Amino acid sequence: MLIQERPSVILLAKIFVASVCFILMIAVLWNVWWTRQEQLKEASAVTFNMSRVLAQHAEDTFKEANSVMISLMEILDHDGKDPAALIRLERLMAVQVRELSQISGLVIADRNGDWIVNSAQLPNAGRTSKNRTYFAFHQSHESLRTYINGPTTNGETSDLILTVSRRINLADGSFGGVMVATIDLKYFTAFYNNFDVGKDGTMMLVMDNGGVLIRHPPANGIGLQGAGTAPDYTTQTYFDSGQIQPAKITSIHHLVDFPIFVAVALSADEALADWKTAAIYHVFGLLALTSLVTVFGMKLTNEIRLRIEAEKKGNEEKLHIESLNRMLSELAMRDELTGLANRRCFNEEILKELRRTVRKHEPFSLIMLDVDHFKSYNDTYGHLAGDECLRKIAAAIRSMESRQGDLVARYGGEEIVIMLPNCDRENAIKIAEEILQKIRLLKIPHATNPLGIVTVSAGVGVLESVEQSDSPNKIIAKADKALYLAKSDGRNCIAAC
Ligand SMILES: Nc1nc2c(ncn2[C@@H]2O[C@H](COP(=O)(O)OP(=O)(O)OP(=O)(O)O)[C@@H](O)[C@H]2O)c(=O)[nH]1
Repeated sequence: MLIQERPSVILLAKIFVASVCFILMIAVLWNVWWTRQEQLKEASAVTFNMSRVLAQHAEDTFKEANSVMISLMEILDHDGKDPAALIRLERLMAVQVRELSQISGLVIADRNGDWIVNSAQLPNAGRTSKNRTYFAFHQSHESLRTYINGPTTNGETSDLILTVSRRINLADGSFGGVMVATIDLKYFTAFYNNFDVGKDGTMMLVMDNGGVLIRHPPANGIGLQGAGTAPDYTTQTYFDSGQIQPAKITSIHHLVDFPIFVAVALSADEALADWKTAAIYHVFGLLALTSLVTVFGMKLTNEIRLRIEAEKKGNEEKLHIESLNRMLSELAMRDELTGLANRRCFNEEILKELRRTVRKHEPFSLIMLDVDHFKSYNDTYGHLAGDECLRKIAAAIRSMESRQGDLVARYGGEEIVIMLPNCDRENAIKIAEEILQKIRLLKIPHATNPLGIVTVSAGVGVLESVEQSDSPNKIIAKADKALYLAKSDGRNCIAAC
């Protein structure tokens, strides 16, 4: 039973090891996946916050420029364009530019584009805005809304600038010129330099029509078509959100009062760089751990298998020894020549049966047989023939062991006893007669026996009701006495006591 159950222990051990490996694998892979999601979420939050901050910054900058222009246009409208008023206005413009770091210049041009005042207080004669995009825009658009454009080059300093401009109308509503504030690109880039977008990330200020005002750093161009060919601000490129690659983390924020939005894009690869390194360590750790558990598990199952085999072998040896012992004890109880129970066995069994019978007050009979003239048989046919004769007689009598407790045993020499518990005198004599007849029917030749064949004499000893005081010797003595009588009676007959 134990041996049959043990293979399931090996199976359980294997299932346990496999489960540990599986759980480890799931736990580590889940952790790797979860940290990746967290890293991406964090990067998304960063781009979101950055785009909000940049949008707020741009909004404030353009609003400041716009409100400065509105107040200057009010003054121009109120004071008129006489030279003294224009000189005062120009001085005010210069102060504004000095005080406001985001504004690098202020210019008012007439309906032909010719400058009439400028914050740099340069001679206006010969200076014009008529070739500028913003001038053409206001000339052709009646709207008084603020127009932002760029990047373009400052005609005086060659610096890159964005222009914030408004149309000036004459009293009749016709085009009367433009007011423009320039914002140096450096103002934005100085602010954008506070943010780290990595090697491939970018921050962009884009007009709703797709025109890119600023892309920073200029060489980075995530989500920008043709970015690789325009590593500076001099070429106008167009933003196409459809070009944002899936591997980028992006956020877009629109300005509230201007048709402009901010786009921030970070490289997912860069955002996940630390995660990748950690993931590699985790996966290698997992492999090492599962290998260790597997090796340990294999050793464990192997150990269990060896123990089971050893135990199985031990059990087999035990069974073998037990069967040998049984065989030995059987041999110790058997007579070698006839195969019948021997004297020792008979002594043990008769004691047991008498004890059993005494409790029930049953009768007990014992038949003692002795081969007639056996000495002369031996003398005539030889000792080996005598042995064979005894074997034949024993085989014939053994069939008489019909009931539980009956026992045929070789008592000694050519004497055989038949123990018959719970058998009364009448039945015992009947059995003895049957035996004698059986042996006669064997017709073993015996020249010196008056009948010419081997015969036996039987003495039947009977205890009618077994008493506590009755011993084996008592009934053996009775049978022996009866046998003596049978022999005296001429042999080949039965006597009972
Ligand atoms: N062949 C053989 N002979 C045995 C064996 N055991 C006893 N004998 C012989 O049996 C003979 C018994 O002879 P006795 O006891 O003198 O009696 P008997 O010749 O049988 O004469 P009665 O018993 O008076 O008929 C002896 O000669 C024993 O040697 C045995 O195992 N094998």
